Amino acid sequence: VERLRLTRKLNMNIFLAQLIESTNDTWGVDLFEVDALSNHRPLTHVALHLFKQRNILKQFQIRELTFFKFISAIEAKYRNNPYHNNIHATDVLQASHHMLNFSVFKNVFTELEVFAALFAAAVHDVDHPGVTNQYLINTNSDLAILYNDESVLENHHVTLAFQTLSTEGCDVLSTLNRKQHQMFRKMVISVVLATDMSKHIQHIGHLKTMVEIRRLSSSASSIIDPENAEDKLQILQSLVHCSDLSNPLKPLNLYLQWTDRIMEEFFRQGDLEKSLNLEVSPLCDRENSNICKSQMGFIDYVVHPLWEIWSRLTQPDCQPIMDILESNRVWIASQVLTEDDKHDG
Ligand SMILES: COc1ccc(/C=N/OCC(=O)N2C[C@@H](C)O[C@@H](C)C2)cc1OC1CCCC1
Ligand SMILES: [Zn+2]
Repeated sequence: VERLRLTRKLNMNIFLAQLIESTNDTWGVDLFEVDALSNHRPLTHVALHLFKQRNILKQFQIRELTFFKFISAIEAKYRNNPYHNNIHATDVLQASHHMLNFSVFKNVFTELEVFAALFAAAVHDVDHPGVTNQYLINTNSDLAILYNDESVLENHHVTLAFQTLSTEGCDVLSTLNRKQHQMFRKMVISVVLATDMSKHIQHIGHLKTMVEIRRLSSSASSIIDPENAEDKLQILQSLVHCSDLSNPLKPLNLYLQWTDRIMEEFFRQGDLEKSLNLEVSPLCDRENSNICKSQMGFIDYVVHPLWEIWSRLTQPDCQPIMDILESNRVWIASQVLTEDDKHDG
């Protein structure tokens, strides 16, 4: 029996190593599987792997143990929400890593910009309480008071991330010089704050402008001017925001798990609102929801408008991912019909 147990443990570790290796260049890695095989530490495993694969630790002389302590401390501060948890952070980190490899970004970003973008993705929802900004504002929460109702959650995530650096042995920025540290901090703050859904429309506007300029400027070569720090920062903000809203562009079995999770998180908020005699927020009433219809709306009015312009900026590498969105939408639409029947039934 002992030999069988050890053999199974060995096979699990080999399978885990293969899954983690696939995060280098695969869109749609099953991070739920990585979570199960890594004793619920997917963020630490994947972040350590990707930062080493990108040679970030060597470039900035960051000790592996320091990075391990920092990312473990961050992972421990993610709550076990159905959706906004450490697996979601790993998902956004890995999607951001994948899209930074798009050919249109070749020789565009500095190592510090890549470090800042992936760091921001890893920490972008840390200590998320599983309720929306509006709920925190409506309930006069300490966080809303602290941040004056402005990007309450996002301010909290980035503040907690930088506070974690001063935990014993966790300062992954200690080897950066003053200028690097100042630039890194500015980029991480702006990328995490840009994940606030209230900035969604602004992302689309900036991307449209950038694509228009690309279309008009004859230089069909690389459209992104590596000298323009402001444009590059806006692109990194949109890259992480797109990764944050990438569930409908993942293989269907993963997309459906994320949908179940976000709905359960919204429904728990609705339960809280009911118990507090507050008006139940949209999409949060478990007694009265049409999951497929709300996903159709999410895709048509939130996800597709963003990704359509993003794919134009990053063509042709985004096309396979856009194809997944299209096929998922067709499947959801087919379910709306059967879901209606169920309700009619
Ligand atoms: C797979 O589905 C989802 C994945 C991710 C998200 C994340 N959204 O952003 C964070 C968030 O909490 N909000 C605030 C809320 C008031 O409005 C939200 C559109 C954005 C939402 C998803 O579906 C929602 C939207 C339609 C049905 C449920
Ligand atoms: Zn997020």
